[in-house]
Amino acid sequence: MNFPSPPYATSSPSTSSSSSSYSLNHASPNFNRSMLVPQAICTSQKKSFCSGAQLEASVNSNTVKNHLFFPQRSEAQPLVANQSLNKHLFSVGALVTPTAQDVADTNVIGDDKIGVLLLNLGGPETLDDVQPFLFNLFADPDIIRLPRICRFLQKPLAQFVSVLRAPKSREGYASIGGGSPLRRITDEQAEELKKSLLVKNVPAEVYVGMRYWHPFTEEAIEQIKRDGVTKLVVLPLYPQFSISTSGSSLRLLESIFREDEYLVNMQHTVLPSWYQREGYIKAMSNLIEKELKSFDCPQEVMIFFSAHGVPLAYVEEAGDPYKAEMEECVDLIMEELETRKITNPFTLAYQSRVGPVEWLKPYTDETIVELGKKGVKSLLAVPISFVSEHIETLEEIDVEYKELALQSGIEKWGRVPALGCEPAFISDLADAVIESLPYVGAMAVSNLEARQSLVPLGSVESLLAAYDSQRRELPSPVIVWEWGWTKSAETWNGRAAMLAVLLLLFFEVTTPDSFFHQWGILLPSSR
Ligand SMILES: C=CC1=C(C)c2cc3[nH]c(cc4nc(cc5[nH]c(cc1n2)c(C)c5CCC(=O)O)C(CCC(=O)O)=C4C)c(C)c3C=C
Ligand SMILES: [Fe+2]
Repeated sequence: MNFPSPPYATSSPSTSSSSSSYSLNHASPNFNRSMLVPQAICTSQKKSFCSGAQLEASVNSNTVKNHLFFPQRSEAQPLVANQSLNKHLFSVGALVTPTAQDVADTNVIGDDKIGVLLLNLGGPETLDDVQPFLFNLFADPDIIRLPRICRFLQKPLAQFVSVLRAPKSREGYASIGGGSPLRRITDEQAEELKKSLLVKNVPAEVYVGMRYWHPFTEEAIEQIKRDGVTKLVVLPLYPQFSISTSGSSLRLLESIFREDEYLVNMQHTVLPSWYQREGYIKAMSNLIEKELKSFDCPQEVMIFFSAHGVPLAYVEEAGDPYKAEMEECVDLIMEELETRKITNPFTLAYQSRVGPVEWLKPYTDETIVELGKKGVKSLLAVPISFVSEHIETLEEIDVEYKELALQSGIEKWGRVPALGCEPAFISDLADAVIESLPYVGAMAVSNLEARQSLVPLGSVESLLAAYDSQRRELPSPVIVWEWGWTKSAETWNGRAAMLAVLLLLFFEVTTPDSFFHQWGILLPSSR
């Protein structure tokens, strides 16, 4: 079989998750949390305490937050604490973040050649691409998280799982036209972003770097170097951060940067998540408002946010902020709708689970059935974790979930389109890029530690010197072993058993004298 050279072939071994430092945050030893405490903490649970001013602050200061705080959790710090800290940073940022207009009016650009790198997942363009695409996906240690001592199994396991998954996946892609629309849509978004930046007086080249299919991130980086970009803004096209999406792409990027003298010296900055930006929230609200009008009784429609799930362990063990960011995002959209006198009931559920482990709940399919039982008659599905149409909107939501809803007693079904190239959304992305420019710095400016992080130190340092030493590592997927009948031991026993079964299956399928072959369950290979 002919695989495209997977991204792993060209990147350093440090794509492995636990070894690479992953911090975007540098907190100093004299970091004083109290000075950052805001008037009120605006969490998704405490929606009613969120004043307009605070919301403004959190929205406008996104850039600063991103430079200072990569929302991850260490064992010692519960996620809740991080969330609060996150909010504190918003407030500080609100005092200093210039608007896109301010930035465009100043001479931040000068003689620089500005580049924007859009990071995305990538998708198979033909049905023949499906299995090698899945191989790249499952070979990512941020997608299948093996204990470090089992890392040598990553690629054989990826091969096995991708072969197993390919028929189902291929069927899905066949039903949406024979391939993923992701490359086309992301290219269009890049083109529109470039135009929008130009209109705002910021000439820039926009590049697309996919994680699991063409154009691979490595290809984009080569082009960036050829073009002589001097300032780069890295923008993952996922509104909310997850270890499995933006995290994985940034980890790869970091390993590429660290190995390359040109890149180490190139000024750059990263916007790891931007779900709380006013422009994004308004653009999503516009789409929902418009789609609600297509129902006979718009006010009775259940607004059903459906996000791509992640395994529960990502959130509960590794501290992935994905769930918290998702919930906050939904709350912000509902608050915006409320200002437009739209007060529909709403709910959030998680779709697209893969494999035998527990994923974030509630699951979309189960929730749809429950809503049907409760007598909900009209439902508007809102894909919330991704900004382009893709297999999970076009097939899973539009076909599978719609059918399930109608079978469950829901009579009226609607679906909000993905943002794609919505002008308000693209314009806000352009603003996000422009607002980040004053904070662009070089990895190599400061010291060895700076080289290990995607955080631009120079400009951030002067803003909030308070945060310049503590490094937050992306939590290792290896949870420390605990003896006894503990939750961790149970998890790892389960994983070990699963691994053993998978390996057994792998050898059964690949060995001609195996049990399955002897009993005629598998046909003998042509060898
Ligand atoms: C925020 C978005 C996404 C998260 C989080 C995410 C996590 C995640 N995904 C898988 C497994 C698969 N994902 C697949 C396709 C796919 N995933 C996303 C987004 C997120 N994934 C998108 C946009 C797409 C579709 C791309 C396209 O071609 O249109 C697939 C392949 C399709 C299929 O077979 O269902 C798999 C497999 C895991 C395991 C995971 C978290 C660990
Ligand atoms: Fe996925």
